[in-house]
Amino acid sequence: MLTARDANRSHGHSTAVAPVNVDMFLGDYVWLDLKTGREFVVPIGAVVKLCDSGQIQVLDDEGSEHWISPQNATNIKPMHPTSIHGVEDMIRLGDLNEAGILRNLLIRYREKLIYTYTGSILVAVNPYQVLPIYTADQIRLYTNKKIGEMPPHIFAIADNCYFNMQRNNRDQCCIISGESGAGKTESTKLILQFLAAISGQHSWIEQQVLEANPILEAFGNAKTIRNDNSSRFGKYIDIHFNKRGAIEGAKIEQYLLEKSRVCRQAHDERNYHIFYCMLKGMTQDEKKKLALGKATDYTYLTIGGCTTCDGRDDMKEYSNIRSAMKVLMFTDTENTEISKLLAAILHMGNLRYEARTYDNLDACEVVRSPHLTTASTLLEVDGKDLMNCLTSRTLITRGETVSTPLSMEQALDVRDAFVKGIYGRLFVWIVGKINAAIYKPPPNPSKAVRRSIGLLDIFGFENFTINSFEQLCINFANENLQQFFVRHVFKLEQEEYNLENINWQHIEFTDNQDALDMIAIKPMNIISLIDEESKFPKGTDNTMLNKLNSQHRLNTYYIPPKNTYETQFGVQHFAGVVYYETKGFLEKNRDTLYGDIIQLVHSSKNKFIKQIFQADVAMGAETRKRSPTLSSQFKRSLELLMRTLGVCQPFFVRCIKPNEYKKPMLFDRELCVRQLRYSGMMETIRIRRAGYPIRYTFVEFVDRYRVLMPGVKPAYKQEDLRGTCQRIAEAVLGRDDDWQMGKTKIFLKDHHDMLLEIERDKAITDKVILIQKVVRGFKDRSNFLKLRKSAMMIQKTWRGYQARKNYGAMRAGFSRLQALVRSRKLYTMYHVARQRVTQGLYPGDARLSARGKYSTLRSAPISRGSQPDVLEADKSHFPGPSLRKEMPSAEIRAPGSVRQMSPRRLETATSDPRIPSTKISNLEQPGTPTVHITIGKPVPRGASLLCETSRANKMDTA
Ligand SMILES: Nc1ncnc2c1ncn2[C@@H]1O[C@H](COP(=O)(O)OP(=O)(O)OP(=O)(O)O)[C@@H](O)[C@H]1O
Repeated sequence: MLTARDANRSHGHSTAVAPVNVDMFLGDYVWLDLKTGREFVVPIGAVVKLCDSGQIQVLDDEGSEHWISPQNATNIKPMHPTSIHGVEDMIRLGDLNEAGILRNLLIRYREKLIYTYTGSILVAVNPYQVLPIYTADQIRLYTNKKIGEMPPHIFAIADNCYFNMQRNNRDQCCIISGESGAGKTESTKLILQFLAAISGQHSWIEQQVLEANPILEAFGNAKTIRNDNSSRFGKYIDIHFNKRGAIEGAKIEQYLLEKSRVCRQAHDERNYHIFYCMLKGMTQDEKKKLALGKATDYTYLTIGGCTTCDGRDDMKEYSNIRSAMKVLMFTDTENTEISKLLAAILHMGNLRYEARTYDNLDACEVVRSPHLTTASTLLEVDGKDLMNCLTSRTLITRGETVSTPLSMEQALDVRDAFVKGIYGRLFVWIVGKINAAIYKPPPNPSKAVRRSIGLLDIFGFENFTINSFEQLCINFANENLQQFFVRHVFKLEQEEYNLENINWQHIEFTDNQDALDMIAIKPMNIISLIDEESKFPKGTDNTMLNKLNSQHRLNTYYIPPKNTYETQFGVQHFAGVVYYETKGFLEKNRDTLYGDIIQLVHSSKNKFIKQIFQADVAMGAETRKRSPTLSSQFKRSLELLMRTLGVCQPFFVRCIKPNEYKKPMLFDRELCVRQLRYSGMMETIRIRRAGYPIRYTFVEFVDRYRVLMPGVKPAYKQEDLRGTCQRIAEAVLGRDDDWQMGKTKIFLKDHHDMLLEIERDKAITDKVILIQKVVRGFKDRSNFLKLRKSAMMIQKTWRGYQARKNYGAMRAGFSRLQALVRSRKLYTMYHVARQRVTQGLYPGDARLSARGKYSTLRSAPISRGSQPDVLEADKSHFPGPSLRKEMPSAEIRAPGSVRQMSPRRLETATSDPRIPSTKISNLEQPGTPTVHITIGKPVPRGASLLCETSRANKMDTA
């Protein structure tokens, strides 16, 4: 998701090329242009690591650090936010250039996301490792989904092919292109796997269609330096479905098998798999019949210096091929015949030649060897005839037949041509045989109820150091496909724009029609000139080049040789300039066998070889002149293919090979840029972007973006959908920007979509925050209320309990106090009453009390005497004069203690254990001012002396 800052920065930078380093921040992503000047080097993504010291330090995608000085500030440019973490559909890339596309593929590749869309085109980067993304579960996940609903996947393309076919009742095709080793064949197989899985019942025919592959691969694939299982031919598999959508049959078309491989292989490459499989898989008995040995025994199998292939078990493959052949109805005889031809090829390759001179003419002889005999036996021709064919040639001049010897070089060429002729025709026959098994002609062609999905697995654009006739054919095919693509995209776009009343006049695109015209369409085109020269008896590669020059010199798509010595011409293809080396052009194009060879085949007793050479034999001696050239055959089959594709709804899969080492997780930037350029990907994206790549129906638009306009109701509640749509667009995008309203859809550019998405994101974020705020507030408030209620309940209960407990204690205390007070009162009353009874005293008698109250007790301050155990009291404190004279009894009272003494008895009156119980005597000391009380123990501080003076009172009152 974009951050606000990302979004802010993005607007200004989407196409900006400003040399900005002023506002570089740590962690910003930039494009670093190293300006190497190399053809396939594009700016690399980098992240700013340091930017405070005048210089900027960046770390690029490959992990290298660079210092950018202020003078080189133009080397870095800000990166669009869409390029930072990558997008699933590259149409959405803000930095829509090679660097942007490359980085997008790179960062996804590192996360093992090998598939990426460019609109409806799928880009597949070869992972070179088995990923767990092709399981039955994945098939289920991708079944019946719209493109874009699930992450990009080859299954999504297969699924759309299938359901589009069902829904629209239209044939579909899928064009899979890419370099050798990019993953075309794997992709084709995956699509087949998906289609077989979802089309239901696993029928016999379905099995046959799937089993065709191992046979085709055995005869048409080989180990090359670029791919251990490289298809050396192009193919178009048309899968037919019945009304119910079940596979009903298929038809395979093959293009341009690389026949030269049978005789020659580059270093570290092999011949076709079938040879090695056969030699490993056959029983000794079978091999003996064909006089076969080991792979290393055969020149044709060892030229590349490699007879095994890592990860391939030739023996096991052979049994797979044999069982596939059974499924596809190859008879045992046919199998034997095929093996015989293959063996004959190997034996012919082992023939040795010796140079000779006859009548001053260069000649040669085949050294007699078992190989020659075996070859002739296997081909069922006369050994001598075979030798003659391989060493001499018959010319018919003015009705006379003359035999001329062949030089050793020529003889080797003738042998190789024969061998290639056999293998090429065998391959065509095998494809025909497979088709015979899997192809069921429609029962009633006029009522074509069946539908088909075609898978085109074809070589991509090629540009090597030396390009020859094959590359011209391949690139011609790719020009055709590009034209088909451009047409398709534009036809569809224009149809839609017209339907929607959209003004589309200003959309420009690079049409490769002119280049195609020059190569193969207009009169005197390159292919026709080559053809003409091939048929011309005196035609040479040189005369052909001269004709090309004189005819096309002025054409902007043609690059003539710089001087008369140069033997190459260039063609400006849609994907770049390719120079073609003309040496060997005519021979390759003629692709014919000498009459002697055809004659030899004709003389053979082997029906099989005669069958595969049927067309040539029928033509007789005229073969060379009449047989169609390779380019014309190829052109015809391409035209047919284009016509087939033309009525289909197409899908495109562009396979990319990330490195030359067949290694996982290794991304060679330059290699990928080259492929992107050659696949026409840039052009493709440009075309898409020139129009209005983003389109929404009004319903979709309103429902998605109504959040940008407060108060807009959902689409189903709208009466004027178009108007609402327009109002939203005007408000967010502005009235004058380049977006358009169609009849049912709104058409937008990518940046509109991005702006809308950012605004939508912001609006939704605001709403989300609001909702969060309210919900959190509500949640917290109700939580608080709950807590408060609970706290109060606890407090209430606790306080109640506490108060009740206190009250009980207090009540008990008060009761005790009451009891005490009452008892004291009663006691006093009792005493008074008793005194009255015993002494006749009445309350009114005790008037001596200081405050008029009756009291028998008085306290007097005491002090310590000279001894610690002697207390002293001043008698002057005693009330009444008589009392001062005598004191009948006294009581020592510790603070707080209450103890009633019996009259006349002197003893300590305290409960304080510190004050011992003491009898006090010697109290009556008339005449002395103080009373001395000997206690016999130390007296605590604060103790007081109480004297009972009831007798004195009585005396007083008396
Ligand atoms: N989706 C994939 N998952 C795993 N490995 C793959 C995938 N696609 C390709 N490969 C690997 O890459 C190799 C080459 O792929 P493939 O044969 O499909 O290439 P190609 O484009 O058909 O090449 P050529 O044009 O030479 O036939 C395969 O053998 C396989 O090892």
